[in-house]
Parts: sequence; structure tokens; C-alpha cells
Amino acid sequence: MTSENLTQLRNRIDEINDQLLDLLNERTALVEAIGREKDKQGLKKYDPIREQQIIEKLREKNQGPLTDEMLIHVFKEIFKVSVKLQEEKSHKKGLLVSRKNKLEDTVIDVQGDMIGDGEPTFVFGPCSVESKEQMERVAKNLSEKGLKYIRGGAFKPRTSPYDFQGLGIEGLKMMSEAAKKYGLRVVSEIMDAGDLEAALPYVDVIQIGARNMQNFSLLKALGHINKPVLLKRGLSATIEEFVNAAEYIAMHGNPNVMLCERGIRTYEKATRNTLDISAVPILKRETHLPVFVDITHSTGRKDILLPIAKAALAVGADGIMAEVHPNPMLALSDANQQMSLEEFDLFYKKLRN
Ligand SMILES: O=C(O)C(=O)C[C@]1(C(=O)O)C=C[C@@H](O)C=C1
Repeated sequence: MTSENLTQLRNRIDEINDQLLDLLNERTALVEAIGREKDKQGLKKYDPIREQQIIEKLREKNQGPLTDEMLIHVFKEIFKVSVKLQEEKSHKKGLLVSRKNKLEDTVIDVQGDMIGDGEPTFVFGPCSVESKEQMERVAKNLSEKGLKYIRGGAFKPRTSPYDFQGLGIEGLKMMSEAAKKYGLRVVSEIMDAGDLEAALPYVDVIQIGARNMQNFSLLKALGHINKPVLLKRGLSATIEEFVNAAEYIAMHGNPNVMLCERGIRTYEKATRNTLDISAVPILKRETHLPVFVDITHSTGRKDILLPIAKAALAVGADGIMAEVHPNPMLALSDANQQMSLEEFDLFYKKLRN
């Protein structure tokens, strides 16, 4: 081969490279547009079926001298960089609830009390609202301790449909009455978007239970209200799924979301659920939202509530939730795991000292 010949061939290669570069850039712009569309639809970036279809079509058309093996190799590399680019673009944008989008902690104003401002928040009360007397006794006890919140379930998501299902709006009215008398704020679970409007006058923080963490129509509805939401982690939800559930609420217009780690399902039977203590610092690092720990549902046992509450605060939880009942043995739900008022007095004293 003369050197003149080599130069000519290389010149032709340079021309083709220029065309390839233009085509690759045109392709990359389309890959970016597809990535944005996938973000909107919540689809995964990597789509092996689509990649397989592309390769099959190209193999049918391939006239050589490029072998099928070389063709596949080249396109697999193209797909790899395409997926990487789509993922990078999507992460850069970040979720609304992500630290990447907002560096400072979200502090939530609940009727003048600030949650997430560095001072721990305590939310105590019975599993279920059962009577006026019960709520009166608990509210009085809480206010004597200088506490600011009361919790109680009026809409109960029970495993068995034959178990007590809660007093509904009547229950919320009872709790709200006791709360007003003692200057407390009400935290209570809503299970159905249809109950939101009726419940709002009686509730200061809407709790979404573990079983509804991925009830997307309910999450969307919460985006349209102007009350804070305490979102509990689903029974088997990953941290990523939990954060995305919070994003649903924020994305639909309500930025006042708090997260609550309440234990996850594992093979361990010594506790009702396994408290994922590492979720607390991870959620604090990855999101700017306040993080609570429900020490009652995560453990399901009263004898370790104190060390668990201390551990939660030590790893950065903004708040603690626990169940307290004037007469736990007669409680209509979760009788074994609620503290009596006497047990609660001791627990709280030790926690604060
Ligand atoms: O078609 C898509 O869904 C794309 O994102 C484009 C593309 C490609 O480069 O052709 C990139 C990544 C997917 O794994 C499949 C195909």
C-alpha cells in the first residue's frame, strides 16, 4: 500500500467519523428525550427488551463485513452509555424531598409548634380512640408533662375484618375535644381519601399508615391539602420506595411531609417488626424531611421501649411515637404493647433524664 493510498483511506475514515459523530449526537439527544419521558412515567431507564429488539432488527439488515458479534458489541456499548446518561440526568434533577434539591432541614409548623427544628417531638396516645373518658385521661397526663401532641386511631386498618375498626369521625371528635381542653395537637390516621374532608377539622397531622404507604390515589389527595402528613414506612418497603411515596405528596403540592420508621418485616420473631435503625440517618441524609420512629409498632413489646427510644434519638430522629392507654389490658386493639399511664410516667421520666 503506497503512503498516498493510506492517506486517502484515512481521509475517508475521518469523513465517516464526522458523520458517525453527528449521528451519535443526534441519537444521544433522542436518548435524553426518552429519558425525560421515562421520568414522567416513572419507568426504568434500562429496557433490555427494547435493546434486544433493536439488535435483532440490525442483525437482519447487517450485510457485513461487520460480524454479528462485532455489531452486538458496538451496540451494547451504545446502550450502556445511553442508560448511564439517562440516569445521570435524572439524578441531577433529584426528587423534591431530596437533600440534593434542598440542603436545609424542613421544619414543619403544626399550630405554632415546630417539628424538625432540633428539639425532639413526642407523639403519644392510645392505639385506638375508644371513649371520651379514655381520651380525657390520656390528654390530661400528656399536658401535665408539657407534651404537645396526642395520637389515637379512629380509622383502624386491622388485619382481621372482624376486629374493632375504630369509631370513625365520632372518635376524632372525642379526641379533638380532649386535645383542645389540654392544648394538644391531634395526630390521627386516615385510610381513605373520601374521609379527608370530614376529618380535617379535627386533625392537625394526618397519619398515613404502613399499609397505605403506596396507596397512590390517597398520597395524591394528601398533596392537595394544607395539613402536615406523617407518612409511615410500608411493612416491606425499601427506603427508596418510602422516599418515593413521600415524593408523591410533595409533588402534588404539599411539602409538609414527615417520615416515620416503624419497623420492617423480617424473619425475626423476638420483636413484632425489625426496627431499621439505620433508616433514620439514611433518611436524614437523603431527604430534608423530619424523621420519626414509632417505638411501639417496631418492637411490639414494652420492655425495650426506653433503650429503643434513646437509640432513635441518638441516631438523629426528630420525633418519637409510642402508644399509651389508661387500661391497656382492656384496650380494643394492641392490648399487649401499649404502656399504662404508670409505665408511661416512668418511661418518659427516664427518657428525658
Ligand atoms: O428506547 C429506550 O427506552 C431508550 O431509552 C433508548 C435506548 C437506546 O439507546 O436505544 C437506551 C436504553 C434502553 O435500555 C433501551 C434503548
